[in-house]
Amino acid sequence: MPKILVTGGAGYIGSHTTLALCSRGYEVVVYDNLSTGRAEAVLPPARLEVGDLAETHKLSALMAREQFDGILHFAGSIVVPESMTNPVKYYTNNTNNTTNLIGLAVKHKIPSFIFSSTAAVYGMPEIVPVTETSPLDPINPYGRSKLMSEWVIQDTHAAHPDFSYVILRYFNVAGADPGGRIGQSTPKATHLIKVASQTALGRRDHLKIFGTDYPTKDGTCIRDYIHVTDLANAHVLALNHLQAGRPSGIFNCGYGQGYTVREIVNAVKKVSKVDFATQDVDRRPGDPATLIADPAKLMQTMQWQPEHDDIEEIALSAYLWESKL
Ligand SMILES: NC(=O)c1ccc[n+]([C@@H]2O[C@H](COP(=O)([O-])OP(=O)(O)OC[C@H]3O[C@@H](n4cnc5c(N)ncnc54)[C@H](O)[C@@H]3O)[C@@H](O)[C@H]2O)c1
Ligand SMILES: O=c1ccn([C@@H]2O[C@H](COP(=O)(O)OP(=O)(O)O[C@H]3O[C@H](CO)[C@@H](O)[C@H](O)[C@H]3O)[C@@H](O)[C@H]2O)c(=O)[nH]1
Repeated sequence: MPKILVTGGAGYIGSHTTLALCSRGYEVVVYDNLSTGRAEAVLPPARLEVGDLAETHKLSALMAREQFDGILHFAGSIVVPESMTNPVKYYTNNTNNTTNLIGLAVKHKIPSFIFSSTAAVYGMPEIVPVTETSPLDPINPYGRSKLMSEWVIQDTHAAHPDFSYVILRYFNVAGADPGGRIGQSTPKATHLIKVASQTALGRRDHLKIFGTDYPTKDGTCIRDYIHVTDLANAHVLALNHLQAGRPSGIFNCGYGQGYTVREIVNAVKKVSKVDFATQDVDRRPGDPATLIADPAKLMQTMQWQPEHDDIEEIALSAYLWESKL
């Protein structure tokens, strides 16, 4: 079976994708500096090599030794507000380190590259659902650091056609492994469903609702929440797609269905059976009112079919995982 390098595989989405790859017989080596990831999230038979993307000699030696068939690149810095106060961290870890990794992939002739991009590359879209050809206008350093990485990937493919890629633009990723083996463990996570689960468990006094005057049905922001296991499966399909020699491309990952912040809060209250406190506060800077994916390209090209697209299932799996932490 093919051997795959998964950078950031000790983190939230990378660990779920590693699980999906291993369950289909792929051999996986995770490369992670454990800055936000956890060694326990890398389940055997996947192997963990602790290292930083910036340690290019170490990474190059690993590639020479293991002879990978593909790279799934999750490692990066992901907190949007932090990217505004510390942009250099984001351009260094997301853009520079991705550029170096691509250079090594070309040098070691690793043919398939799958990249974790984000809906943040679209900024504040005027038209939703958002298709892959919607205008690209990121409004924060996080989104720009990812868009620049996309350009490096595309330019490298143009120069080296044997380097093929799939760029996956994730919308809001949530939930946990239905088997309860792994979940989102980042200690200071800011994501809505995780924060709501922590509040239901009494680990926070209340949940702040950022902005209630948006032009949406209840005044709160609308997002497209995708179950992490469905997203992990999209990565496996993307890898199969490239290994079958099919064309490189960019794909949105979401369900095409949006929920308001209040609807999410109510879903977490329902599954947890806890009527926790919320507080309406000002808008959070940089939040678009509505972000919904058009996933038709992913569904048609890769035959991707969501299996966990039920907001209460997503909320329950996140809550059950949180209660174990
Ligand atoms: N979570 C979301 O909703 C979301 C949405 C869109 C895109 N993404 C992207 O998906 C990817 C994974 O996100 P996640 O939510 O799993 O985050 P995460 O923080 O759980 O995972 C990131 C992993 O990368 C590792 N890492 C970071 N910098 C590294 C470096 N320099 N060298 C080696 N390892 C390093 C961390 O230790 C961690 O294990 C990121 O690239 C992120 O930008 C996430
Ligand atoms: O305590 C909270 C946390 C969030 N929100 C709101 O909930 C929505 C979702 O927020 P969050 O879960 O933080 O996700 P986003 O800001 O939408 O960003 C996520 O989704 C993007 C893609 O859509 C990715 O690029 C980012 O990496 C990822 O963090 C937003 O309207 C927030 O204002 C609250 O009201 N209270």
